[in-house]
Amino acid sequence: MKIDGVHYRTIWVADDGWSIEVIDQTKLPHAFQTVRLRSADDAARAIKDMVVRGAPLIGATAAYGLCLALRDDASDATLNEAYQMLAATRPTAVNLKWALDEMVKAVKPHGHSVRVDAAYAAASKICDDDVEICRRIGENGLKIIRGHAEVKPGKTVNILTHCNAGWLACVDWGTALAPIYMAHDAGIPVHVWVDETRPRNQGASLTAFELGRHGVPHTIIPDNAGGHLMQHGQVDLCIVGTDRTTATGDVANKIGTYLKALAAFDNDVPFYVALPHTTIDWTLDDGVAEIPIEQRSAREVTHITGRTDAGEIVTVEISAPGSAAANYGFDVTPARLVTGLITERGVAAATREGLLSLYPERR
Ligand SMILES: CSC[C@@H](O)[C@@H](O)C(=O)COP(=O)(O)O
Repeated sequence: MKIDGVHYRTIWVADDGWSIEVIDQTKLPHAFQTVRLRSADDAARAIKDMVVRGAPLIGATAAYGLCLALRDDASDATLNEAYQMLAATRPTAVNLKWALDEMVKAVKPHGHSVRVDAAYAAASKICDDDVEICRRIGENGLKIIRGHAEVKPGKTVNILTHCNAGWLACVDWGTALAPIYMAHDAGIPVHVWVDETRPRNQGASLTAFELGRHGVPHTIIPDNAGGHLMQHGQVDLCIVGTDRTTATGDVANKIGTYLKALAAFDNDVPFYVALPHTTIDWTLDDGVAEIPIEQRSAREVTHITGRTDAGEIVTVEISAPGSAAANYGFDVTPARLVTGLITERGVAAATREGLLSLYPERR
């Protein structure tokens, strides 16, 4: 993604050749700032505090977190300790565990003297692969958007998305947003309904920022508006991301996704989920029962951060003082509500057979 003419990934090795630089997503859209991570603790804090977020980027950051740990001490004990600490940062996105496991596979066979180099090479590969995977997801999703454009020639294709599954959630491109960028670049008229995505407003702050920088027409809507828009024919399709997809096609994504899927089902609006293979948890069959759902601080519900007209960033309380608040980070959309899974290998039905047709090596 280009910001002020410069192409940025969301994570990279800094000029010193070892520390890791990331875009501070807690400051967007008001300020574009980067942050240096110099230790595994820094990486864990960045994930926990959502300086970086989005399933693929969480995985990439954890991978570099292991590199930073091994720089201090390349022993198995440090590797295990850093693995446990990073794995515990956020429970829902399975990409985190996937990336850490990939790192261990790449590092463990080596003697201590070459482990650091092996780790950086593996983390860099995770990032490069993610970019290519997201590009392919974009190409596969583009075909779906093109299909919608063909049945309404000259008219705008309206797409609803929830949370942020764009460039900022990955290393580049994004999952749900990649097809949209490609459609826009191909000259297909698209417009995106952007759910604001309470409580942290990743839609209003991050998705809208990304789409705006890329010149994609979009409108931020309150989370509850989607059903109304669907009833009035103003949504052609939904595309969202996912943090964990079961082998049977259930998808966990940002809280509120399930309600959008229900509304889409009721209104015959296709509901697609875009994902890299790293988001599939082949060990799970029942998403509602088995996917761990993160619960975050109630303060994210009771308080909100924004910029005043004077340009000051402030956090204010928005709820009745003293009331309890619950902050479930994700919900699970059952496979029966999902029209299709857009992956780097093609589009599959949200069923075990559908997924296995794309990933036959998992049979
Ligand atoms: C390609 S990112 C997919 C998901 O990680 C995304 O949709 C999402 O829900 C992100 O949640 P977040 O809590 O901001 O990390």
